[in-house]
Amino acid sequence: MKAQAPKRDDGTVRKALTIAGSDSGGGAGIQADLKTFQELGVYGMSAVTAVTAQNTLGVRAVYPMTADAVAVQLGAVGDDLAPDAVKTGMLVGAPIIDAVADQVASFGWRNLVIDPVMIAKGGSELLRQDALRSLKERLLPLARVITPNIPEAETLTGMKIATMADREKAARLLVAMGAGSVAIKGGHDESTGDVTVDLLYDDGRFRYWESPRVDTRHTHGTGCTYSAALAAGLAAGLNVPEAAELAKSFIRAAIEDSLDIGSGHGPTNHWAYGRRARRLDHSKSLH
Ligand SMILES: Nc1ncnc2c1ncn2[C@@H]1O[C@H](COP(=O)(O)OP(=O)(O)OP(=O)(O)O)[C@@H](O)[C@H]1O
Ligand SMILES: Cc1ncc(CO)c(N)n1
Repeated sequence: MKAQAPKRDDGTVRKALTIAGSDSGGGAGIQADLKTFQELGVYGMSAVTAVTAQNTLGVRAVYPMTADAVAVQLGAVGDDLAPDAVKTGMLVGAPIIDAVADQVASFGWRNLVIDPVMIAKGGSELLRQDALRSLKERLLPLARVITPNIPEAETLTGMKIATMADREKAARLLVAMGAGSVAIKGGHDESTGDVTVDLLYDDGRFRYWESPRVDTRHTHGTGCTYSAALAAGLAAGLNVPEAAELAKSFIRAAIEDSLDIGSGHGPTNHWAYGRRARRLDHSKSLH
């Protein structure tokens, strides 16, 4: 018998599109997103914004696409393949952001997850600083969910975030700036000690997801993977809190079972969530 892609009740395949940079090392960017979509049973599509030469030790070079090349990729997908959710990652600069905002608006893509990627772990710039205004004014108001880490939330809001109350204030500000919902991830928040806490502000309500902080340097691509899982959840028809719950479970498993490959910051394990679910299923079938 042929293996079947998961289908919706109405018989259609769920599809998600990532608009991001290519990571030759396979742990972040387009590669992380497509692996995550695939693991969550969602058909993955991509529009490449830049080719990066990187590995677990860092970014060696960045080759941006033109804004036109990004717009044409989005047009090809949008004219034919109607994504159920779209996520953005590395967007390079204002011309690509403007092209993405134009296409998202003209296709009416509502399930937009913006991961406002700015700087890679080793410090390489993935978004030019003069692009901040376009990101805030053109793209952010189109977001169903925006998923900054703490430094990104600080840059977007212009406020310092030291406490959970600061984080809540920043989330309210981002909604006031036009985002639908805001997930501020807690990987960079040392104040929570041996747990990491992700915050979601959705529909006027705060929710928090806590998990043990894993003592590992293999966290390359955690942000990309989290936002891709959130987008896959929306593509599958989950609401925002349900999709955020899925994203936290997916990234938790991927970090806890991270892959010790390469000699720097290794990638997370995109198989881990599915393998755990299959083990649970198997043990249920034994009882
Ligand atoms: N050491 C850790 N142990 C457990 N969970 C973690 C750890 N580091 C990050 N996370 C989780 O990973 C997700 C991404 O968080 P983080 O704040 O690190 O994003 P990011 O900085 O955008 O990622 P990236 O480093 O890929 O840019 C969140 O769900 C966060 O809670
Ligand atoms: C292409 C790409 N996107 C995002 C990140 C951030 O993790 C990265 N290192 N590379």
